[in-house]
Amino acid sequence: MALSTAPCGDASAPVKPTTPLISFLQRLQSAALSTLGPDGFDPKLYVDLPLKTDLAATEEAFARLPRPGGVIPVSDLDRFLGDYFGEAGSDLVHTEPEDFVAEPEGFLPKVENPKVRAWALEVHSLWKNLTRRVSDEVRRRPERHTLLPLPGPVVVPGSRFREVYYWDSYWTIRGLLASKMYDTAKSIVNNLISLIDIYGFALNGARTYYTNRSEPPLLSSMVFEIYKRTDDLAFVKKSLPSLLKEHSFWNSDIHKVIIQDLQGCKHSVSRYYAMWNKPRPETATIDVESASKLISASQKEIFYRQVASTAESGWDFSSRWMSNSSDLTTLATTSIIPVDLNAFIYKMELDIAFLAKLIEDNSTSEKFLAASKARQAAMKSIFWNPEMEQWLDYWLISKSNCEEIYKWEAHFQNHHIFASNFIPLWIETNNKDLCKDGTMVEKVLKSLQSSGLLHAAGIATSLSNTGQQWDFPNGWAPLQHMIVEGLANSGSEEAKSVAEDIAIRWIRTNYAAYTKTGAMHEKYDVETCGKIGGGGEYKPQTGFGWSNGVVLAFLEEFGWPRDREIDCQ
Ligand SMILES: OC[C@H]1O[C@H](O[C@H]2O[C@H](CO)[C@@H](O)[C@H](O)[C@H]2O)[C@H](O)[C@@H](O)[C@@H]1O
Repeated sequence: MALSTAPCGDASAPVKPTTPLISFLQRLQSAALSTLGPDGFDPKLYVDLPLKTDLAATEEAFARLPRPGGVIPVSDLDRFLGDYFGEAGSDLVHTEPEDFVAEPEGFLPKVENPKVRAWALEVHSLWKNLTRRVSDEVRRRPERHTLLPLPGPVVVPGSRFREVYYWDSYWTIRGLLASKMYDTAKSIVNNLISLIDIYGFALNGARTYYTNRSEPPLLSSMVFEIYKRTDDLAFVKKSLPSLLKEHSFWNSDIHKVIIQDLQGCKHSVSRYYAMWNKPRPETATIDVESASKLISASQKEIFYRQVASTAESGWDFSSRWMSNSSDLTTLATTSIIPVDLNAFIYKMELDIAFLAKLIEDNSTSEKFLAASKARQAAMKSIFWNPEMEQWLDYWLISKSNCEEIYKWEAHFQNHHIFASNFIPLWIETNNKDLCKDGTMVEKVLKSLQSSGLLHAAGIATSLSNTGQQWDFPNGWAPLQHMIVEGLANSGSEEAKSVAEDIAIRWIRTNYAAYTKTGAMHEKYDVETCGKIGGGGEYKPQTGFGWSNGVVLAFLEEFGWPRDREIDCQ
């Protein structure tokens, strides 16, 4: 039996074109690696460099550089970089968000402890460091930049992530809403809408090298949360057409798969599938190295597609997507129907139904309510596992690679435990359907408690320590937030108290790491309070958009009493 990599094989799957600038910057990246060696080398830096002059002149100067033994000397490379490029990130200009105030009225009213309040205000003030606007030069000469000219102010995750990221933006917005920065939150959504207008979907990030894939689709959730705080119907009206476009992107062509369940019902579900089969430009030197053990060009192309599709999942990389967790070349993401992606699309359908109704577009509302019911049925038939009492990813395993309809078989559910197995809680409890069945919440809660995922400093991503960043012992802010919010909204007092306990542990670890290092981090090690995460293909990053957002959202929801200790216990 074979893993299915595309409805009719990867060879026929689409590939988006690249640009001459990206191709050149990739050559520069590879030359820089030869000059500088792998220690501390970050390939992304090179594809983020803005050109000072035209590409043709830059390429000519690059060709003229001396290369004794095939390698450009450090001093020549440095001079060339200084003469022909601006600093990476200089095409985004720091800008003070207009709606920022040092202590907004009504800020985190339930945070009574003075130490925690002072820290929360520092985290709040980090929005000033992370807010930027695209420089006029990018608009004037877009061909000299890999940065995309987004119209409004942007909030970036931080450090090497110098540009906007799609799913990160949801938790950034949750934090901005706690910070009462409604205009900045709306600007983030308007920027994403501008990308959907141009490309038909929200890109992984706002760079030309991210135009071949998306990221977990949370735009409807962003619009929904902003509406809840602002009652802005004009904003809803403006956003709705883009939400419809995005829904069709995830439910057509390569992203769509039909699975027939044991009762003979057919379910339309979605998967990650990048439109790319070459090394990712931002990590090309690493991807080429990872692919080096593969022999044929077509094996390499299939591997590169899996790598890019995994980046589309936001979980790059994780044993979740590999058939052998110690071998990255066994990534099989396009053959997996992910439980969280389908939960996000289920939520998108509920959100669209709700938002369309607000603006009296009743036919769209009814259509999406029906779509949400169909997805809810799929969540139950395809992903729910009654023995484990969790939702599991489903692997497409078939006799041929060209099935039009896959027949569901129980043993194709992935029985390994990942935090994603609990993400449907977030949607089901918001939808209140799960809450109607009190015993269901209890079952999922017990399953989470005995899963091995709960640790001293939060929820682990998985149980396998593979060295990949989306595996044990790393904990990520978005995963903590969705599971905690799902438990907290479930209507069960016990689930609510578990949610609060996880949130407290997460806040403490963020606080301890901040006090030690002076920064908020991209990921944390859930085994030890105050320890930052590691692993993966780049150095741990600081800043950090979604971590700041989740801390502020947790403090807003649960508060912090005067007499509760903030230090690690
Ligand atoms: O450069 C390597 C990869 O970096 C990104 O992924 C990680 O950071 C993103 C920003 O915080 C986050 O959205 C993602 O979940 C992380 O795994 C990027 O999104 C990848 O496409 C890229 O290849």
